[in-house]
Amino acid sequence: MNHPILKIEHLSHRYSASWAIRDIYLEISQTGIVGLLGSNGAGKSTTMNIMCGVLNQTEGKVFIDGIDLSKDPESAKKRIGFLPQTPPLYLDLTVDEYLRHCAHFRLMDSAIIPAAMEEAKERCGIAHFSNRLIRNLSGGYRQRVGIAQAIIHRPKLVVLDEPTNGLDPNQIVEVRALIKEIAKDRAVIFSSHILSEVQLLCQEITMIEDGKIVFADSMEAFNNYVMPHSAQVTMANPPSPGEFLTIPGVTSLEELTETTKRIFFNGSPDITELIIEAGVRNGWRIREIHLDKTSIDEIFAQLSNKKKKLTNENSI
Ligand SMILES: Nc1ncnc2c1ncn2[C@@H]1O[C@H](COP(=O)(O)OP(=O)(O)OP(=O)(O)O)[C@@H](O)[C@H]1O
Repeated sequence: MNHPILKIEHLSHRYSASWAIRDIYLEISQTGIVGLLGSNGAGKSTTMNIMCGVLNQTEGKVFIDGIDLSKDPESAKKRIGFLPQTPPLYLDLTVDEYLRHCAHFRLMDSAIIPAAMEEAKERCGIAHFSNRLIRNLSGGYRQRVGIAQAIIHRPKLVVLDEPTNGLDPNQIVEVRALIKEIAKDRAVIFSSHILSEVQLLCQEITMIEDGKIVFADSMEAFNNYVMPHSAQVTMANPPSPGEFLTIPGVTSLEELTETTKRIFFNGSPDITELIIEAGVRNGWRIREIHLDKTSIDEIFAQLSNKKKKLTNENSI
């Protein structure tokens, strides 16, 4: 029988008096990248630490490839690679010494360790630093070593907790490319508080806020949900309001100034093109079109309210 690579059911965790996460469900069945998006303190690290067996949950279940993590942690953990928020690096070891140590720690058969080390180093672009002390690597390369230790035992699931945090812009680009590369033949779940990063990398998105899931679906569904529904148009020769309503998809109009109008539309992706066409045809002399983007805070607020509404409706 084919089990999901990761299945989390009804997961809740309480640190002393307060709940950090409540009733989290998550399922990953295929290779590729899932993004766990949430602001600081939302509960991402808590969820990841539990799914990797580093923290024992207060309630709920975690299955890795069908294995109950709390019943058979040894077998389950062989199938997971984990890069915690603070990479567990030993700065006074060389890259090779460290990866060998990690391979033994993962209970790998000694005979296959040398080949596995070469493969992990190759994939992470650190083969030329085999004998360098980790202390003497840049932040970006240290992160690559952290990712190499997470894949050395060829796990089906790799969990990366904010892997681009604290890196400079070039290093961020490189680490993102590496995440894409390692997700070609395994499932990767990574956490981030940056929406654009999740949009760039992931096929699936799970959003967590105040310890609860507020959205979980494909990236495509999410992008449709947050697609702009209004735009500001500035023209030297604006038409009467009625003329705008003849553009397909435009539903209403707000007068901002004499020359700038906000138009509301039904989320059509080619709205800019339609406005420009109409403008050129009718001589509106368009100077600027600005799509109103929703900020991540607004999206979280909308989704949290929606979730609350749904919960209220369900409980009636
Ligand atoms: N060891 C702990 N003891 C008590 N409370 C904790 C502990 N670790 C986390 N928390 C609290 O649990 C909540 C969730 O924290 P968590 O670290 O999981 O969030 P996060 O989304 O990973 O945020 P960040 O990106 O800031 O790490 C927060 O309110 C945090 O203050």
